[in-house]
Amino acid sequence: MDAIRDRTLVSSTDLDLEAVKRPSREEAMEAVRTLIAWAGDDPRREGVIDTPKRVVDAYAEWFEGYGLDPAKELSRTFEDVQGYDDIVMLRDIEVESHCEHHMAPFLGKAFVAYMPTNRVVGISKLAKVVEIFARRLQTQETMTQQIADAITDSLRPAGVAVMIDATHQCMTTRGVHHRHVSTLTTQFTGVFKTDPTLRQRFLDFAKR
Ligand SMILES: Nc1nc2c(ncn2[C@@H]2O[C@H](COP(=O)(O)OP(=O)(O)OP(=O)(O)O)[C@@H](O)[C@H]2O)c(=O)[nH]1
Ligand SMILES: [Zn+2]
Repeated sequence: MDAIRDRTLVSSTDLDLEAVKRPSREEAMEAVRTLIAWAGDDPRREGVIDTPKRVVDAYAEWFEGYGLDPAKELSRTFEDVQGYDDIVMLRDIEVESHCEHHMAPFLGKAFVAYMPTNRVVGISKLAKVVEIFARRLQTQETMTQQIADAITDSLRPAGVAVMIDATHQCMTTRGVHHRHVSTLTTQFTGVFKTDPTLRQRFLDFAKR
């Protein structure tokens, strides 16, 4: 909860968090009671009496990314890479996010690679950056680009490649009800943009 209340940074987005009046926890729970009633149920019913508290706690987890700083995660780098000069790539990073249009989950996998110049970052930090952006409301396209931007800004690598493959529940469980559609987004910068062979290697690695 405090992570959301004390939101510190939203880099590479246009959010002006200072201008947003944060509701209190009680106000947020009241909003959930309103939604329960809107759904047609009785918010005073025993089975749902604690639901507003649970939903607000769940929101604190799902949206904790507003209080986390991707640049901070990427700030510790290692320069002694002993001549390593090829792709660093993480495959199958779990993505659990919510689309900004419906606040419905979209779930999938991210593939993140960069071509180091003289420094590398701890590999877990790349997965953490994906998680920070996933735990905000946005589109899949924005999230893909934000991950690439954060890595570029912090590491100044020769290039970054990001791919996300995700299923949006706003189109599988409602709306058009296309249950098996997944959405693929990619963002390539630097050498991944200019060198088709390198880009193809990234795509081949992702397929394995
Ligand atoms: N580009 C993009 N679109 C998304 C994403 N998540 C959800 N959407 C789409 O956002 C659109 C919102 O369209 P609207 O017509 O404003 O809303 P809607 O009436 O609820 O649309 P439907 O989902 O088609 O019922 C829908 O087409 C969703 O499929 C995303 O990450 N990227
Ligand atoms: Zn949606």
